[in-house]
Amino acid sequence: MSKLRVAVLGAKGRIGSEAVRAVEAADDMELVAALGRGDSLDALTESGAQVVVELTTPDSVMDNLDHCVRHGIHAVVGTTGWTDERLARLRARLDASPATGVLIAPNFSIGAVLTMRFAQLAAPYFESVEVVELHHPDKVDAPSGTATRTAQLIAAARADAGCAPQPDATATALDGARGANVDGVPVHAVRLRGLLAHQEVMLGGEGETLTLRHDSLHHRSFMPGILLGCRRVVSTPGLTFGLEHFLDLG
Ligand SMILES: NC(=O)C1=CN([C@@H]2O[C@H](COP(=O)(O)OP(=O)(O)OC[C@H]3O[C@@H](n4cnc5c(N)ncnc54)[C@H](OP(=O)(O)O)[C@@H]3O)[C@@H](O)[C@H]2O)C=CC1
Ligand SMILES: O=C(O)C1=N[C@H](C(=O)O)C[C@H](O)C1
Repeated sequence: MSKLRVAVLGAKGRIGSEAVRAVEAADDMELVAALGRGDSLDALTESGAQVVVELTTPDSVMDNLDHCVRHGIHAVVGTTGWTDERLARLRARLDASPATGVLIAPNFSIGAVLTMRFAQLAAPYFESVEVVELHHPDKVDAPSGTATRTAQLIAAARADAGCAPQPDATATALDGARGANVDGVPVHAVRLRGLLAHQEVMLGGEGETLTLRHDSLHHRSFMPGILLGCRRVVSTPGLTFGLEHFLDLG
């Protein structure tokens, strides 16, 4: 069977360099291009890439995806910074290239995906819920894509269940003291040398609390999800948001 031809964008970055190693080590894949900032995207078509793994920066990702979709190259995207406007622009591009698939995964690690699912399940049963994400201090965006997505999923689950808004008697506060408000869920971002990528979802009810915590301790934690994404995206046209859609979570 022929190998899947995979290119990595952001190949010198923290996660991109790990993705290069993972693709090289995968028996069913061939690394055909490893590009950094300033490299010509023409290398993607010249190398015959079928899938691009996009791990760059929020300011680069849209142009890179425009190029991929225009050339019918599937994409697996870990880069953050997704807004409704950006997603709408990408969907419009995909409408014009209906055979092309794009997976955007706020987090590729199985533990983080499960934490999001458990948080969705638990959120309607507790009066209060807050998200704390903790990352290395070289991260350029806050809150993390994972925390934003987690809060959105929690808020949707609570709205579906008809939950009341969370109690919060705060009358005076320093800017930022209560975190960012994502659909009514407070999200707090910590940046600390020594950390990589961590998240806690804290839920509270009368006389009890539940804490869901996930820790990515190495960039290897994201690799099985990236490789799965590459294998699945080639037969999944259109936009898929979240790795959970490629997992059998029931
Ligand atoms: N979904 C997930 O599971 C994960 C997602 N991420 C996300 O992935 C992204 C990258 O994170 P991280 O590796 O830590 O960041 P880094 O800054 O270490 O890596 C980004 C790399 O992309 C390069 N780059 C920037 N623009 C372009 C471009 N146009 N073409 C090619 N390369 C480009 C940068 O080059 P230069 O340094 O010259 O700017 C840099 O080498 C972030 O958005 C992060 O949040 C990270 C981990 C897991
Ligand atoms: O920048 C990182 O490191 C990470 N970014 C992603 C995010 O913003 O959620 C995924 C993971 O948290 C690591």
